Amino acid sequence: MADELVHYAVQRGIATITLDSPHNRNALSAQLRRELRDHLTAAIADDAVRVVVLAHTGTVFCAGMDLKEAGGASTEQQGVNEFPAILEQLWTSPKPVVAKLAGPARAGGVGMVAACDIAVASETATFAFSEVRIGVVPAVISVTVLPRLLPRAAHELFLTGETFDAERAVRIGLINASVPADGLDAEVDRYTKMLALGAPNALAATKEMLREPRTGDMEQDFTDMLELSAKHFAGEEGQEGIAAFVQKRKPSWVPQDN
Ligand SMILES: CC(C)(COP(=O)([O-])OP(=O)([O-])OC[C@H]1O[C@@H](n2cnc3c(N)ncnc32)[C@H](O)[C@@H]1OP(=O)([O-])[O-])[C@@H](O)C(=O)NCCC(=O)NCCSC(=O)C[C@@](C)(O)CC(=O)[O-]
Repeated sequence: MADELVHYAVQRGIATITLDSPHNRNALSAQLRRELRDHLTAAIADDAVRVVVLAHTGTVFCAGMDLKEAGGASTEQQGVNEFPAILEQLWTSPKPVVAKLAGPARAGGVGMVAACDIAVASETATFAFSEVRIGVVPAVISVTVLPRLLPRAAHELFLTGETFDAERAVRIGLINASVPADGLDAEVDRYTKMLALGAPNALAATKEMLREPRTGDMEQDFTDMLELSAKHFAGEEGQEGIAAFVQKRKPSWVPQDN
């Protein structure tokens, strides 16, 4: 059996999914995509998992689609058709997903970063939508990237394929924070601890709310949101959270050591 290219570990409610194919810079080969999908499915289904961290070994987070496998194959054969399922899992996961980048991301790799809720990178990480430079199009990833980027930035970065640094990635809203390499673990821990303070159903509903476009009819939007709000105030979590606040204690979903 081939060695695993993606590892999965759950500790104290945090599922860490680690891309481990450094020889090809964690490129999205068929095997890596299959394993990544399976681990995301497991994390999403496991009630004990509160937050997912997408991490990597080696110097590069992800170099995008595997170009050696893809070379000369049709879209169908190379499995690009399967990649949207991974982006969708990241985007719609009811648990918050944090991307942890100690190094660069390219093309499809940046699409995954954009699909995560939070992204933290070492300040030496770089990014590029390099697709046009190899004659392909950032089409699939545009679904997760465009809602994160201003149209100006998207036009410039998609069309030039230029490499940009972590500071610029923060400025344009592609990632949340860029930190010195030796501070990466601590910054990701800080985010996962904050995310574990949120109630699981409330987080899932908030993610869904952030994804759903409003109708554009303000009255209708307020009616819909009032309904959502009322449901959560009256729900088990809402009642527990409010009681915990009044009684000056931690709500039941907060880990004891948080
Ligand atoms: C990532 C850096 C900056 C690291 O830069 P580096 O650390 O200097 O590494 P390197 O460039 O020396 O590469 C090291 C090894 O990794 C391999 N490698 C590296 N990348 C890939 C890859 N993608 N697929 C397969 N193999 C790859 C590369 O071929 C080499 O293998 P070796 O020569 O030792 O046998 C650099 O390697 C690089 O620029 N890679 C190419 C990135 C790229 O152009 N990606 C485009 C992917 S297309 C895509 O994702 C399409 C999609 C999904 O967006 C379409 C859509 O949205 O519709």
